[in-house]
Amino acid sequence: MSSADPYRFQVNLSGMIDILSNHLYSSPKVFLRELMQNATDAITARRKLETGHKGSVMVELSGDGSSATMTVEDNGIGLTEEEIHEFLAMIGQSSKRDSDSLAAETSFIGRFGIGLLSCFMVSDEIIMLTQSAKGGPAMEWRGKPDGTYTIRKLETKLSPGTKVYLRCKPEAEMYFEPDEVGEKLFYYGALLPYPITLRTSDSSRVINAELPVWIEEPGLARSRRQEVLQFGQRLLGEQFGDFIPLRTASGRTGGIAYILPHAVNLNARRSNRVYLKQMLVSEKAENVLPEWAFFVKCLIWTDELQPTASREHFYENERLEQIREELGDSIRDELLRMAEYDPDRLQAIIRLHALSMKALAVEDDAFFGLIYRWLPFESTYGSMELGALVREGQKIYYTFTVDEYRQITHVAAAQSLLVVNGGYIYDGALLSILPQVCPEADTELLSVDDISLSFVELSSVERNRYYDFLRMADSVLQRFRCHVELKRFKPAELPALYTLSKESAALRSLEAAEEKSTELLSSVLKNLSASLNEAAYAKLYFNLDNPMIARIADSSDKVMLPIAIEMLYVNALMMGHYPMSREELAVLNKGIVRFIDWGLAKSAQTGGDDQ
Ligand SMILES: Nc1ncnc2c1ncn2[C@@H]1O[C@H](COP(=O)(O)OP(=O)(O)OP(=O)(O)O)[C@@H](O)[C@H]1O
Repeated sequence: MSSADPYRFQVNLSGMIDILSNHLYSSPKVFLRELMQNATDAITARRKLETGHKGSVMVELSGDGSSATMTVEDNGIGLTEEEIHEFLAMIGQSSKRDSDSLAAETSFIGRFGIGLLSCFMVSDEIIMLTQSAKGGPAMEWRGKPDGTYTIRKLETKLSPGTKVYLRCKPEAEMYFEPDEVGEKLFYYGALLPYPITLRTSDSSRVINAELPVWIEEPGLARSRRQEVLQFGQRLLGEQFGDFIPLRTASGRTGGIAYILPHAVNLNARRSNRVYLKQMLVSEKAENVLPEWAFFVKCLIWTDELQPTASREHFYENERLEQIREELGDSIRDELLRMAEYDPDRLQAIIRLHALSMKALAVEDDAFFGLIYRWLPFESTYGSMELGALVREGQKIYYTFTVDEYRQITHVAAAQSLLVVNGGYIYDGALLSILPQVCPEADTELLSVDDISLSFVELSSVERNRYYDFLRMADSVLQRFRCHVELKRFKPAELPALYTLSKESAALRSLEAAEEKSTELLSSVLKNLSASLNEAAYAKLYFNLDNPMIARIADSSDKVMLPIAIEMLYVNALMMGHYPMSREELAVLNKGIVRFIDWGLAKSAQTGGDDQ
């Protein structure tokens, strides 16, 4: 044989089934979804031939445990012998693709030609009896997971449709239990417009009662509050108290956004349920709503999105982008309406979901303008709504980081400065645009350096008096690259305030990284830190209004003074919530021990009555 001879790929079907079950599908239970989808598509195809045809699906269970069997029968289009050869004999071949592109829109849900294989996760054989509505004999197809199949013509004609027969394989018993099957049928098919009947040896019931009217016209949901809330609870398993109907302009996508009854984390996974052609295809669709809409859990129905093969996501294309925007607009418009006509309802939502509201406000000035007054912020006047902060009539200073806010907060509060913590996500950005949406608000970014402007300078007499103290303090903290200054400021209880310029903050984090890094990286970091200049010095302000500082500054104790200065330095770091370097921690530990020692010695001298 010459080296150019072509060979044909062989497909190891059992290997493929393993890939499907372990990597593509989230659980074997999805075989029921795939069967329901096929039945739905078959009914859609038949309705194209016979307008007005009434679809129905019958699921029948018999036997139990390892001898359980299931049949899923639809009265759809069925398959002719030729179609069986074309679509069932070749994996990846589907009768439902109008064009070659997998992402192109069709009136069907299926497109990949692999769904039926999922049945091998629960059964070692798939038997399909089918009668095409286009005529011809009834056919039987039997497929095995080893990739073999047989086809047989049946003697008698059947009524058009398809019946799939599965026999439970070991360890798949739970997927054949009547309760489990009933629950899953409702889960996947609650919105289907034709009846799904579940029949067991002793009962027969229609799983999906009448379709709610608000599925067609989501706006009607407003007047059927209880019904909509109960429907949400049954399908999503949570007790909701409020919802927002969703609808795109074309009317081809609609839904209900249930407002989560509890606060959610920004990173919580969005798990919206999306029904495609009224059949649940995706349980965890994350990309159908804008990022900011994480305060809702939605039921969405659409006939215009294209699912990926796993059905967990949808193709990210222009259509999806437009739908996402329009669904976002539905939510936003309702919130805006609430701001005007139902502020109590909106405030209840903001109380639970301030973060989500802030995320939207950052993107949308108009929305921010209407709701800013109810958004909570942390400030030196306590945790307050922005409207109340504006009503204070003062300039609103804000910081961009939590650290800065923490450093400033004591001093600012004592000086009755209104400072808002802009360090949490969205807060700084919102405060910077507040004057645009609320002209009477005056906001200004405050840096730690600015606050020192409110410090009172020493008199020249005082400067002379404390000159030596300052020189000695400066030299003690030289190794921490920190300059010392002596001022008077409020509150008097605060002995010292540590402040960092941008450069010194960068240097601190470089040094922290250096402590944890490898030798090579550490030398690179060393070079980097060497390149930072004088501005990289931090500042420690001692407060002469503080009685202890006043005493220390006057002290001539050459032994205790340097230790006291170092201790005040590490204490100021702690007050500002700065992580400490190894050397600073060592200073803290040594200092504590020396002070205890010193205290004990002093107490021994005075006979222990020194309180
Ligand atoms: N109940 C049914 N009635 C009629 N034809 C069916 C039925 N079930 C399966 N088929 C035929 O078998 C083909 C393969 O089905 P399968 O579920 O594997 O893939 P699909 O539905 O085309 O695509 P997908 O993998 O996206 O679900 C279908 O394209 C269809 O032609």
